Amino acid sequence: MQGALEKAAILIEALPWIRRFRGEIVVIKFGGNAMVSPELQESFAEDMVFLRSVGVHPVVVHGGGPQITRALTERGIASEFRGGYRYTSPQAMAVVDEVLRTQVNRGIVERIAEVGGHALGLSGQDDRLFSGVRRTALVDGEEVDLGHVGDIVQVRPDAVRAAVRDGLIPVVSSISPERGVESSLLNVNADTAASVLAVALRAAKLMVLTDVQGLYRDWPRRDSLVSSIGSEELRELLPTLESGMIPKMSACLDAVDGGVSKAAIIDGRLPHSVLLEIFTPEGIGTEVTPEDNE
Ligand SMILES: Nc1ncnc2c1ncn2[C@@H]1O[C@H](COP(=O)(O)OP(=O)(O)O)[C@@H](O)[C@H]1O
Ligand SMILES: CC(=O)N[C@@H](CCC(=O)OP(=O)(O)O)C(=O)O
Repeated sequence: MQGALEKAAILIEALPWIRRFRGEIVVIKFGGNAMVSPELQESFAEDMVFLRSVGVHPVVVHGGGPQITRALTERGIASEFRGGYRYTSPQAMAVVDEVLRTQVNRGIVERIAEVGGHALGLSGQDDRLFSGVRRTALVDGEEVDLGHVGDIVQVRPDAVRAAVRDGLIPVVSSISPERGVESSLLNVNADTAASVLAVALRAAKLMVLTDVQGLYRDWPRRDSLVSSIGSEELRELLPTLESGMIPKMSACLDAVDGGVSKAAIIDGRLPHSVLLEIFTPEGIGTEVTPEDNE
């Protein structure tokens, strides 16, 4: 009996959060390091189907960094990161496109179907969803070339909205056509793509799954985990952060600056991390809010 009462209490605890997010779009970035085992892929797919079943509209944007690195190595292409972004030659771009669209995207769509959901795989090329321009990175104050790496400058979210209306879970690859350049593709950091899409969709929340508990103010000191940070404080902290965290925290900051009410970095190695973050009052990981909460 005690066990049954505890289960009821857990369900009731979720009620205000279900009401808060019902009918809203939530963008979830599923990082390559958070999809490392079949069990984690399955629990992620279950979370997406759960959200959809209680009336929340999940939109997935996925990464696949480790999977891309593996495929490039197999083809004898070395991976080099500059300021947190993969230097992407034309040859590497073809591999990035293939891995993200045919391997990672299809895998997530299939996992969702296996647990009873209906997902639609999309990429920036589909229905001109994204349009991008090339970007560089700053390394030690110097501007460096990144090849076929870009930022999204225009989003046409009609196809994503239509899928949501049809009860589907859109699963989006972070590839963008290059604006004004025929058949040229750009490799977009998936955190950045998720943020841009969240703003365009006026999402209620952006969640970024990764392989750490959250943002550490003084990385790698374990006692420096940040549970909540305001946008102004994050803006000041940003220049002090290291490689992988720069696009991630910039993505959260751009999302809240762009009108998304909340962004969160959560530990994707924890099964059902999305449900824990969205449906429990304390949440998990690091939450970014629009105002400075100091
Ligand atoms: N301040 C920080 N807080 C948390 N993680 C950090 C920090 N600085 C660097 N990192 C590193 O960033 C990594 C996450 O970035 P990344 O590997 O790009 O993730 P993903 O593949 O999920 O996009 C963590 O595993 C950690 O090693
Ligand atoms: C420009 C750039 O760096 N693009 C990323 C795109 C994939 C990604 O972001 O994957 P994760 O989220 O798993 O890291 C890359 O090539 O690795």
